[in-house]
Amino acid sequence: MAAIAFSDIVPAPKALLHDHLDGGLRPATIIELAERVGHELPATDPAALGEWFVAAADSGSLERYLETFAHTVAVMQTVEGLHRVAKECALDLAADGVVYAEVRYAPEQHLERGLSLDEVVEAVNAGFAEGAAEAAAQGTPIRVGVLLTAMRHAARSQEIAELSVRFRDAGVVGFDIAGAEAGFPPTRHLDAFEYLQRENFHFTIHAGEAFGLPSIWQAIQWCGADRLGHGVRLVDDITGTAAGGDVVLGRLAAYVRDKRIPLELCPSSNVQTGAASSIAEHPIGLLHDLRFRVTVNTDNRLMSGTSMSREMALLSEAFGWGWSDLQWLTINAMKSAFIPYDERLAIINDLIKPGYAKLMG
Ligand SMILES: O=c1[nH]cnc2c1ncn2[C@@H]1O[C@H](CO)[C@@H](O)[C@H]1O
Ligand SMILES: [Zn+2]
Repeated sequence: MAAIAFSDIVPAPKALLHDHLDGGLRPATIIELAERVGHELPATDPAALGEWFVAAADSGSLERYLETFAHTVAVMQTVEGLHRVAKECALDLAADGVVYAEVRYAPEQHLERGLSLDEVVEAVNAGFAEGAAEAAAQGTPIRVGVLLTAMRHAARSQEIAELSVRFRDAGVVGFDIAGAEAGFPPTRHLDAFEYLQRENFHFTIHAGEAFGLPSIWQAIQWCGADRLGHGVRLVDDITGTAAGGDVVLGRLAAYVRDKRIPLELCPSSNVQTGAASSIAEHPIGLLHDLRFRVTVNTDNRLMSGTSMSREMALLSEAFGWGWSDLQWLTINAMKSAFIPYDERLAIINDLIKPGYAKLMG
């Protein structure tokens, strides 16, 4: 079957669970904001700056990939900068046909110019609200839920978990930890996760991206993660995948599949950090065939020069996936979202299913 073209995927309703606010800025916005705060950039032309981010992130290592965030975080230190970046994020996702998005960022990284944690969250929430209202007026409605991230090398996870719960009725729908994975296991933040469980709150954990099975196992069995950020190395617990081999799931992989634990897979990002060697060889193909709860995500649109529609087009081309696969991925994401069950169902039944029914003719 012919691959579905990018331009045909854009109008399809899509759901996104893993997108970093500080990884999705418009290059032109970075340049304008950097001038205002006196931050020096590696390029001052929008196209060249966009190319710089993709090339620098194309490093083969998560640690070097993460270094590029210094230039986005630097321009997100004021109410004005945070508000604008959040507003444009909602507009850009909506223009790409994303109807539901969970966008994450680490408030502790935005305190360099004197803002408090609460002021950071308020500025971002206001930006998302304005962007969503503008998108709706333009005929491309989007719902944005916020995830607050704590940096795994730092020691503020309890504080950020409490911040998340404080804003749970004001746009924040979940919590996450991110940053360099090797050397910083999820159990370092066990207190925060146990607190969140006692609060009946939701969280995902970046695990199984730059480090393997122990990180995934801890995230699920020690910390109680609802979802796995990436989780791609789970394939290390699946054997016999070469042609003709009998596929055998190890205990952890079987548990993840049986419990329908969602995998927030981010194909292009994984190729850049070396977690996968190419899109065609990305474990998402196998995980899809084995019917794990697979979702497709952008991770960092700026660093990967990508969008939800582009990720789906790449997968359609690499694996021959058609509309029913794209619908399956979208419904998987929506089922795994952190908003209430009735609201998830409404988006599935009122937007996603009718949208794909129309596309499938
Ligand atoms: O794929 C990833 N793996 C781990 N950490 C990440 C990834 N993408 C971004 N960040 C980290 O999350 C912070 C908050 O958004 C970013 O500043 C970056 O350091
Ligand atoms: Zn991520």
